[in-house]
Amino acid sequence: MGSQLPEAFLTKMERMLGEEYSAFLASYEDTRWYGLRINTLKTSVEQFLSISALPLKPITWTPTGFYYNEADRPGKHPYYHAGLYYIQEPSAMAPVELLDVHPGERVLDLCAAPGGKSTQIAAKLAGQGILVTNDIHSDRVKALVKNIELSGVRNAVVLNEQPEKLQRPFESYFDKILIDAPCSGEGMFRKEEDMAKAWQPDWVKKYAEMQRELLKQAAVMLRAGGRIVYSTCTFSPEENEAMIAEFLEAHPRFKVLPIVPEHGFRSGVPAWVDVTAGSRIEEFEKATAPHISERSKQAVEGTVRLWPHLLQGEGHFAAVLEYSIGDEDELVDENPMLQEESGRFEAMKVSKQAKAGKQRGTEGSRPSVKVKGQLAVDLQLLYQFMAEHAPNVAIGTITLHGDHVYAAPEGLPNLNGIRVIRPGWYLGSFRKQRFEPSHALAMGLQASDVVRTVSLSVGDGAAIRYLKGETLEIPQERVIRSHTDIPLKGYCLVCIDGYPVGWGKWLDGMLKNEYPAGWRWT
Ligand SMILES: C[S@@+](CC[C@H](N)C(=O)[O-])C[C@H]1O[C@@H](n2cnc3c(N)ncnc32)[C@H](O)[C@@H]1O
Repeated sequence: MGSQLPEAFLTKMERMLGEEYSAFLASYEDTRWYGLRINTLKTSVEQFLSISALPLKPITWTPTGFYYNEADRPGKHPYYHAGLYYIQEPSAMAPVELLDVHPGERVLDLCAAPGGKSTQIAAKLAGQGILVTNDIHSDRVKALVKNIELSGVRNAVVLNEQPEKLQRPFESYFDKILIDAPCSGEGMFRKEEDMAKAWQPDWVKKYAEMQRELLKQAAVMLRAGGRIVYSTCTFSPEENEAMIAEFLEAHPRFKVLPIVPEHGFRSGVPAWVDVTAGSRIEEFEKATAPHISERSKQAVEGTVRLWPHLLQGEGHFAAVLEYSIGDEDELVDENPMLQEESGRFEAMKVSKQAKAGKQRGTEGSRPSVKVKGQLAVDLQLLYQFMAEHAPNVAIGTITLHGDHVYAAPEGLPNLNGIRVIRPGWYLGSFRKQRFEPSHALAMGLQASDVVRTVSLSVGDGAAIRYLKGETLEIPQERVIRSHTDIPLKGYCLVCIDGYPVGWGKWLDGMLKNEYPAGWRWT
């Protein structure tokens, strides 16, 4: 496809890459790489590999990532519907590895739709802590919500808001922030040919303006000692090295944590901070570029570029930025992808951690209730449903939006005035004096959480028929109950090879299908 690439783009890349340009251009004649990431909220890597028939090859920079063959179409498999993996471009799996997320942390994914990196963060949080996942475009947030639910994430809050409005409620709130920035997308031309056709040289300047704002806004929301990962899928230095150097210049308490250039990653290029590689916008950028110190310029050597001619993935850029606290007490950072700088990383002070912990509050196991909108709802219906169907599942803080009920993660600030699409795990809704469990509730549960399951297997046609929305004939001996006292009739968690895919309602040998219309196998 090299011949279909925009002329101005090729000129720019030739100037940037010099001798390497021919290898770069040749990579456009190769096929693209396909990746999937195993969802460890649902299964382990070992377990998945033992049940999956797909020939998979590990992606070296992500322990849960694997290459697959395009012809195998894993998106068309019942395990996909069970949320056992997410289909994700291999290079796109790198930024979350660099974010170094741990269970219990507060993490923001600022530009999150359709949710590839959010679901990866959620797996690393392992159900503990908070994931705030946001995207400015309401149509794209729908896909984000679906992927969060499919992946069985219980501790995510989904927002559809302008980042500047998030600064007030979330000031100094997050431990980790991912800015997977909107960008000119030059690294995706092999994957998305339409993007190559649409590309214009002035996109670089347009996106650089957005990225500058996003970085500034994210810095306000990070706690001291916290970390931002900034990533793009473009090659233009204005959106990469130059953007980071400019940020460092304006934010002296931030520093770049150098990334080890392994797995075929290549270090960022300080010389490109001066944007000498630009095409038509070059003169404009030069005229307005702020003064950048030698220190900030050199720091970008610790960022990385993922080049399509040097590894098996598309073009990306990533930088790890740490907000230094400037105190003596240090913790050693254990992320092996990061190099040590002067022996040790500067890290968070224990007293500050303790303070942060205090702010987080512990409300105990008794659910508290926040009511927004309609008040007259009998929460007893929810508690009764949970007691009868999933008695050991803790649902924490209950939030009501109209008839819809959510379990919100603990320790959220007041989000009045913020466009909240999902204030937490969507449990279900109240209809005609009944509680109706949601699909998200089913996907967030495990088979062992519930008292009644129907077990299908991947080789059995009934699994696909369930996913198509059909009513199934299920004899009573196939309804598995945790105890013989449990009645046969009622909601069953339908599982494929032990992994939940949705609800069904069993009565007299028939399983009424509760699989949502918008999710069905077509
Ligand atoms: C590169 S994509 C994100 C991909 C996503 N991180 C993933 O892994 O699936 C960039 C996203 O930024 C969103 N976006 C653009 N401008 C934004 C802004 N000012 N604030 C928040 N999101 C924005 C776009 O709607 C788009 O979904």
